[in-house]
Amino acid sequence: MYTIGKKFTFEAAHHLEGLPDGHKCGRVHGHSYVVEVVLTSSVLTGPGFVVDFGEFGPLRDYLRDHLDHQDLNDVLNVAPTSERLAAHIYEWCVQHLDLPEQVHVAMARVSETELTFAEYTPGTS
Ligand SMILES: Nc1nc2c(c(=O)[nH]1)N=C([C@H](O)[C@H](O)COP(=O)(O)OP(=O)(O)OP(=O)(O)O)CN2
Ligand SMILES: [Zn+2]
Repeated sequence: MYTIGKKFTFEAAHHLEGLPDGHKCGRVHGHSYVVEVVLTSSVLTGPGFVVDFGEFGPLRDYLRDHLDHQDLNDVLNVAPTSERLAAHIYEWCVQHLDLPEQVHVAMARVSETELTFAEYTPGTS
């Protein structure tokens, strides 16, 4: 199996509900988000690609146009935790990246800081 991935960054604000009183993440604050999406395929095409890295272009545009410098609480219809943002980006890729049949979106990872991350991978059941 071959694996490729691409990283993207965007800046956004959010706050999280349901935390204990005084939790710092209950207040509106911002992150320099890092997003990584991974594609897999058992075969290579063209010059030896899973797909051209350029096929990630629509995701770059989506992040720039819809998430960058936004309040994620206003943009997403779920609480903007790293986990839910990873799932949101995974589903967006499945629905919008124009990938060959043999290429699968394997994982989306979101980092709010250099020290943390959340990943979403599709369930197997
Ligand atoms: N499982 C998750 N836990 C937390 C999330 C999350 O998305 N998933 N998010 C937050 C907040 O967004 C917070 O802004 C980030 O928290 P944290 O990394 O703990 O903050 P710091 O970088 O300031 O880390 P310190 O170690 O406290 O300096 C919270 N938890
Ligand atoms: Zn946060």
